[in-house]
Amino acid sequence: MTTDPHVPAPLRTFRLPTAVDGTDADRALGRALVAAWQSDGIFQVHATPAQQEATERALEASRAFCRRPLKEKAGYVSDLSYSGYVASGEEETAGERDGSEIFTVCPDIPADDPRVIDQWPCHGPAPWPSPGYARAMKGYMTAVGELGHRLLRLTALGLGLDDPDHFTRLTADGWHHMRVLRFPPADARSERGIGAHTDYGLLVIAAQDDVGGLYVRPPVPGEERGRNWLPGESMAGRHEHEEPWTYVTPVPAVLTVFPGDIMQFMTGGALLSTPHKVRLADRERYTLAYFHEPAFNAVARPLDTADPTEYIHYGTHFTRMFMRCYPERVTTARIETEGRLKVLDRLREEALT
Ligand SMILES: O=C(O)CCC(=O)C(=O)O
Ligand SMILES: [Fe+2]
Repeated sequence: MTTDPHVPAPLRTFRLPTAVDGTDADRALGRALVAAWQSDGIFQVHATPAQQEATERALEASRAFCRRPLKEKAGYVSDLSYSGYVASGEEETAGERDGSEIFTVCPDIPADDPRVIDQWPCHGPAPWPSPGYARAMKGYMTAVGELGHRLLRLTALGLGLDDPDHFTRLTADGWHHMRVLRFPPADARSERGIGAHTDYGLLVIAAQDDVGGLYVRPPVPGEERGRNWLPGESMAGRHEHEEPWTYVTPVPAVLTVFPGDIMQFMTGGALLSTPHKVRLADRERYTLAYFHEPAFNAVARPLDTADPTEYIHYGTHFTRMFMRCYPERVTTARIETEGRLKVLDRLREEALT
């Protein structure tokens, strides 16, 4: 047996309107989305034919890239941006090596952009393997980004907020990024794909091929959830071996959606950042994990407090999470040796005034 025995649970699946205007139907749909997250931690949306084509193109580009020699792939890294290649076994969750092979796509910012010249951490061009790969990934991110925008408006309505743009106000020029993943087949040594973790932003929108291996942890009444954004409360590795975990059965032409850390922070835990993990299967598996995020300089605040000390400066959160995740990477080394955290401190001060 290379996968856990599981009883597939059918997830709730929604069809989204092409525009979210704040009608009664939008509010009712928003409430249903919120209720699905609160009971299951995840839901599915039907992909349109255009979204499905963009998904297929991105997965195909990923398959072609992953077949190239390791030596070549390992060259696609950048010391300015966390975009680029991560070999299988290079990334760890809670101190244990993950099996995933990854190409991370962060905002692709030209070298002559003022932010790059001013040494903003994490800002720089993406080290694309080819123009075709860049086109496929950018096309996919545009398609799901537009979906993320509508989902955030529905979420605001579903939470009963008057302003449907409560979240999208933060996401103009959002720091949306993506992990393009390949999982090798399980072998005698390991079935570990990625250890239990939460992701960092507002929404996680994911596509998977037909192989399967993703598990999510639904909200559990009475269970304390860490605030992953605080140094002492990392969710990495938490609950890994304790039930309940729901197997996410691969379904053709759907995208799965769950909340990330910033959504948990802003809603005071009304929506929890969904823990998830990946087990390896008996075949290789390809997925796309897209993260819909606030702008680098956005400041997120909880819905229910006027306390000015309660905030997350998104760029600081992103930079800290990536430095924690990739302590050995050239990008982290350059932030440290050039004192770029001081630039981040300055940006945060400016964003707060
Ligand atoms: O492969 C998947 O289904 C999920 C991947 C994931 O959790 C991640 O890249 O953060
Ligand atoms: Fe994840």
